Amino acid sequence: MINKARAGGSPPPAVRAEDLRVARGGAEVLKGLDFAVPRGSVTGLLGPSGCGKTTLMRAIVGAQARVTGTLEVLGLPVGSAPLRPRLGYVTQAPSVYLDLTVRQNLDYYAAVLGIPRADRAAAVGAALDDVDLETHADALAANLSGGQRSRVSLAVALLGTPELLVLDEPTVGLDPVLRRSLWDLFHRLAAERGATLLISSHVMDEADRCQRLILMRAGRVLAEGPPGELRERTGTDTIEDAFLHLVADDQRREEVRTS
Ligand SMILES: Nc1ncnc2c1ncn2[C@@H]1O[C@H](COP(=O)(O)OP(=O)(O)OP(=O)(O)O)[C@@H](O)[C@H]1O
Repeated sequence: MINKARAGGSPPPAVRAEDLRVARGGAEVLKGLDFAVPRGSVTGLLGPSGCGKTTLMRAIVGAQARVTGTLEVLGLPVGSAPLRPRLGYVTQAPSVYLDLTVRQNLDYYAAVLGIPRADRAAAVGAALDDVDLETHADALAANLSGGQRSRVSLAVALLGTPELLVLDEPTVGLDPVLRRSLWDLFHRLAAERGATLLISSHVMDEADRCQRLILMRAGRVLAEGPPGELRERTGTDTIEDAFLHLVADDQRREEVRTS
């Protein structure tokens, strides 16, 4: 219905949330989120450890229980079966088989994704090239560094050429050169393939690499928008200062609410 209503118009956002709530372990950890992630954007999900970034990402890919409110992904209700091949999700813990080589890992996942045998070598080669791991293609995953294993997980997510890539802290522990090359890759995927990337980080200095930001704190969205607009709105020079400004505002509002 949603798609029909928009026929001829712009496609629905990659993600749309309204009053999104999630309970975990008896507590509400996402407390009524409203936001949208535009298609083809590189959107950063920033906030301190424990604010709910991973929970939100798990909800978006349909891996989180006890989600209430509205959550649409690529115009469909979250968790719909047709969404599966259209999403890529890279968790913080790399999911690779340590007793297989990098290439064998990718071959295996390519088969699971249903990529025809004749196309697999090319798909694997392209994914290796994307993450700059061709020189390690025949190394055992067990012998890779943590950052290299994370890149294998990212390559797995790229095999299916997903429309929405959800990446949980993909640059943690990487050296500045690799971080730069991964951010370049993220922007290429958005610009050349029209993919949408939602990328979490608790490092505020990555904010300016994103076209848009969703700033989170304690299970709520403090603000969303392009980094420049958020700095301007708060009269600050950096996203870290903008964040602190928004936190102070939020605390003042909370005090008024509870007084
Ligand atoms: N399995 C679980 N059971 C109960 N509560 C959980 C569980 N996993 C996470 N939480 C709680 O949910 C809240 C949000 O956690 P989440 O992992 O989403 O945060 P995060 O922002 O991704 O943190 P980080 O940056 O450290 O990964 C935290 O308060 C955490 O303690």
